[in-house]
Amino acid sequence: MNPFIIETHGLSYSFGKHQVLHDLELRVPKGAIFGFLGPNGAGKSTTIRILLGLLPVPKGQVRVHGQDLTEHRIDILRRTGSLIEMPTLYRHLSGHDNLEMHRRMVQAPFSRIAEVLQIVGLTKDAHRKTKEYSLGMSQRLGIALALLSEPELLVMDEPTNGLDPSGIREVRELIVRLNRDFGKTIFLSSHLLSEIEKCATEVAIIDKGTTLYQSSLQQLYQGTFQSNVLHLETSNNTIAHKLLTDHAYQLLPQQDEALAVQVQDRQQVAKINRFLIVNGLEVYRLSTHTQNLEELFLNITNRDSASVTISESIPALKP
Ligand SMILES: Nc1ncnc2c1ncn2[C@@H]1O[C@H](COP(=O)(O)OP(=O)(O)OP(=O)(O)O)[C@@H](O)[C@H]1O
Repeated sequence: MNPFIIETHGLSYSFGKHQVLHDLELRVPKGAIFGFLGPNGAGKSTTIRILLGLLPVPKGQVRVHGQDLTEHRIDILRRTGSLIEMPTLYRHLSGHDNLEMHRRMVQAPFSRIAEVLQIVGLTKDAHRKTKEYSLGMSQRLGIALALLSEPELLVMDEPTNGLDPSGIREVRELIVRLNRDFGKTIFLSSHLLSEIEKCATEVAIIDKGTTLYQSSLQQLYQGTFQSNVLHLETSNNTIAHKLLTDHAYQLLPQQDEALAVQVQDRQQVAKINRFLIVNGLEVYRLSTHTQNLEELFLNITNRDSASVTISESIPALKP
């Protein structure tokens, strides 16, 4: 059985002469909450618009639900719910009536309205006009609209954009529940790395239209991009920097006076200490620190992408 609900292989896309996706590789496992991360302009929205059939697939292969997107667009879209930033609601109508309008379009049974209201926690507010809804409630109604057709996959572009902290929490908890209790696979793009960190099971980091990294969140912390960082201050950080880079240590962008070096374990900390002392430097401070997702993200997107070998960790796409 194919374990992936979305697969892109060699996906490229240009707006006129401006190429924004370059051989993008993604594998979204069934049942995941997939965090799709990247700095501004990385190509996240373009990818999502392609996945939702809003832009054509000009080059490369995109499979969703195991089917080729170009050949089976309608069937794929029937099985995919989406929420692109804020939902378009009829503000003068109630939540229930917004759902009813959409239900007729997707030809879902009338009983589905009560079900989706229950899932998103809006049963009590169903008959209030949506202009009275908070942003968090509007967003949950947007998710209810996407759920009407009982999709297996939900694609959301920045669903917490513009929400206050309580709205962000409401939407995050709903995403986790949809995944855990209803088995939905969720593809989620966000700038809010801390949000992704709280709910995603798998992450992909893209930049300049190329996948830099994809793995489970757990592997991201433990794996290729070591999450332990050694901060150190010496009597001459310029010389220390040169010595360490000459000896193939990975220096990270500095946040203060101290140098930041990626380390694998405690033994390496002791080795660096000895190495600097032997080379005539005084070591004033040595402290280790575990990076959070935001730091890892900055770390990965600041690298020369040519030096990143992420695609090796992604299995090849079957024809
Ligand atoms: N309709 C368009 N016409 C021309 N260029 C576009 C169009 N839409 C997006 N772009 C360009 O494509 C690149 C990728 O944009 P995209 O919106 O996919 O990035 P993003 O990762 O979603 O960024 P953000 O997080 O800022 O939304 C950017 O350089 C953007 O300017």
